[in-house]
Amino acid sequence: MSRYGSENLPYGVFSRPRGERRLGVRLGSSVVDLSVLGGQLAAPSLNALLAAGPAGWAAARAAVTELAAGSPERIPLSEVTLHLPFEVADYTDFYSSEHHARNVSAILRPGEAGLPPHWKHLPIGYHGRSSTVVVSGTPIRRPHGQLGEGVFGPSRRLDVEAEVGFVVGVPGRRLRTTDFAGHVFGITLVNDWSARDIQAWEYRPLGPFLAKSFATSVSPWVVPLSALVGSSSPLQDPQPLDYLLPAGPGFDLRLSVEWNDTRVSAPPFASMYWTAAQQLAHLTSNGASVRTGDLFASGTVSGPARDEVGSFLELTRNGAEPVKLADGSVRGFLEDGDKVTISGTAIGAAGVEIGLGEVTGTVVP
Ligand SMILES: O=C(O)/C=C/C(=O)CC(=O)CC(=O)O
Ligand SMILES: [Ca+2]
Ligand SMILES: [Mg+2]
Repeated sequence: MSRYGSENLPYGVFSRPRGERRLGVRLGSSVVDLSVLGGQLAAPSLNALLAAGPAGWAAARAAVTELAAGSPERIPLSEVTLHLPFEVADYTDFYSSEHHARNVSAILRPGEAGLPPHWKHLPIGYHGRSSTVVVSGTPIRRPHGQLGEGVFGPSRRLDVEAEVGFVVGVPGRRLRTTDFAGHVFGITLVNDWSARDIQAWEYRPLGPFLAKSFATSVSPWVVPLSALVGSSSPLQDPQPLDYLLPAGPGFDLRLSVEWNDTRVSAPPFASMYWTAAQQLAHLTSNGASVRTGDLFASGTVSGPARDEVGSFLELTRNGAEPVKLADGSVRGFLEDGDKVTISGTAIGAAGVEIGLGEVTGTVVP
């Protein structure tokens, strides 16, 4: 059964050869043009719908569901180009997987393994670079940078990070965790490409800078929160401060990472420590605003097992334990020509399995 049936209907932006950009929803392996519905759905990007807020989102979903239930023209995905679905305002990346944080500490900082001391007190994050957020399929040019003392050149430790992105619809500041569903429209899969050699040399004390600013890929599909169902929130000890409570829902999303068509990992989003509602509350707790089109990513999704990690840094222990791909080749980090695809599924609000789209990228020299 299709994971893109009428209970899913993720939004995207497509064009046909020589045609203009239009909003569509994915139905099976085709796209349905939403411009016939007029209003915010006749726009060339999702931003107008994002800004409409929960009542507008519900009305749009009802109209789109009705359209899809008829026999709308289905344009095969093979006949369209998919674009960035919304204009990305600000981009923030969190660090909310305890397994990822522990793994990275053990690999990069063996002398200070374990969680950073404040990690369970606040959802750590950094502000990224929205202008280099690109849609799935965009080739990823290997970044250059300082790789150590006296060395400048192409990264030799190019990596991926499998993440879930949350798309802000309604602007706000000082948001409570309970404001989450009133401000966040939906989710999109994210690959936060990371150059580990550039990162290791530059990141102290201010965090990642050029190691992650060269490209961040997102799925062309935004799955509305209304297609998803929240799960119980994670157990948190110590109890977070009041402004981070209640924690808000977790989401039982299952990701999959393919390296040149070999599935190398299945990161479980349910294992995340901080929730997206807490991330949003924390992000705006100092008075900072969020805008329509803001994207905040969960942080690398890593589960407890080796085949559940969201980065190759973890999968290959910084290249020390290479993985064998289906074609017999062996990899520590990404080589030119390598392709990575992150996809995902969830049991949706209608009780059936839905697809969360996919984000793919090929490394070019
Ligand atoms: O622990 C570190 O020094 C670095 C961690 C990361 O690179 C992860 C990052 O970008 C945040 C995340 O995706 O969880
Ligand atoms: Ca990241
Ligand atoms: Mg990035």
